Amino acid sequence: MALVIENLTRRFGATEVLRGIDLAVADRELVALLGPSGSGKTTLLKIIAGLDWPNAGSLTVADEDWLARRPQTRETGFVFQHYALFPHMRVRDNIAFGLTVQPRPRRPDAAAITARVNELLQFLQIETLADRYPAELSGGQRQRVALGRALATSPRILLLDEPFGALDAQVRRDLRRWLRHVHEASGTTTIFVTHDQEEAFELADRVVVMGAGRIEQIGRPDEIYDHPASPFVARFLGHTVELPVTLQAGRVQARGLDATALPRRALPDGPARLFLRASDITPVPAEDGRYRITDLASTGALLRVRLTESAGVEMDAEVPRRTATALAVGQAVHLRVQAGCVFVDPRSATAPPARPTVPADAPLSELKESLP
Ligand SMILES: Nc1ncnc2c1ncn2[C@@H]1O[C@H](COP(=O)(O)OP(=O)(O)OP(=O)(O)O)[C@@H](O)[C@H]1O
Repeated sequence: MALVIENLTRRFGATEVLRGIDLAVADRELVALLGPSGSGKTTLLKIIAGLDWPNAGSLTVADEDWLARRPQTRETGFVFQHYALFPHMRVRDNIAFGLTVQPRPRRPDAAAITARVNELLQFLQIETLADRYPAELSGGQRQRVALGRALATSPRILLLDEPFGALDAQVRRDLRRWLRHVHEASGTTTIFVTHDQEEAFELADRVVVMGAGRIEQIGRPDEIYDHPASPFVARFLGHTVELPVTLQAGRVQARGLDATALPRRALPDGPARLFLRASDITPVPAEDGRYRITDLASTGALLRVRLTESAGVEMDAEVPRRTATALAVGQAVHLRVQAGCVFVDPRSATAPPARPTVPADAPLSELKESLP
């Protein structure tokens, strides 16, 4: 492992901003820290860089105690959202900066610095910008230069804090692809902070979802997308519809809901909550349908269907517009769900202890054994 964090905590006064973080990042891996504002992402990044210190816990890089190293010797490259390039220096001098200020024994000679800068300019596809000043660059170009500056000293770990946060959507998408390519070619172990789910999923080998100073889930993007580990992760990843349901023999049941497409869950019988994305719901016209269509709005490719339940609960479904010609305002429907995640209702936590669970993909015989 390139970097191992164990039980790291950080308090500011009485506020615990990091509450026991455990994280291992492999060599050459690109890991995204994803979470809402205030979840502790930047604090964690700063601790790795040596710009902040934990109250407890350990941080090692290649088995070496990294907290014992001074920030200047941590061999990290850092890019912030608003990374201030030196305005009076040309691009090539900005990139060279980290090398020129190295202590004399480690500092390369002038020719080696020029060669390294030229190599980076070419590698990052910014040769044509070499003699410009920062004021003559676009935001996206500035962040490419900032990355060049961070990479100049060949850091062991690259730390990026919302580096594309201030840029518009198209530039962000272009830079994401570029960064993925740069990462694959350079192989630098990289930790990337973002609160943008799409950015994290498109870029990262693994995503670390943070909430209120804790790691809620670590996994490959698809794993996290398909199997959120907690209601927090489900909500954060856009499961905006929450329905009270009943679990029986691993099946999700609720009036007006056809959930037979969902796999059986190895969860105890009783109340639970079903978390759905709008795109997981298909309204199916039915005379005795429990939901009524109260609005239809086209977003181009999709039709957004506003649904109201008899008890007043409202939700949106999204269906491909071309397949939804039979839907009309006022129609009664029931809901067919294609995907979703289920968590035992926390309000039932005071109920008798849950029976042992078995893996969700366990054979039926095993599942039955776990049920009464
Ligand atoms: N120096 C400090 N003194 C006091 N509180 C701080 C300090 N630095 C950070 N905090 C608090 O710690 C919490 C976590 O902040 P942090 O910047 O790590 O979160 P974040 O997940 O990176 O958020 P964002 O996405 O908004 O940057 C916040 O509530 C913040 O107010």
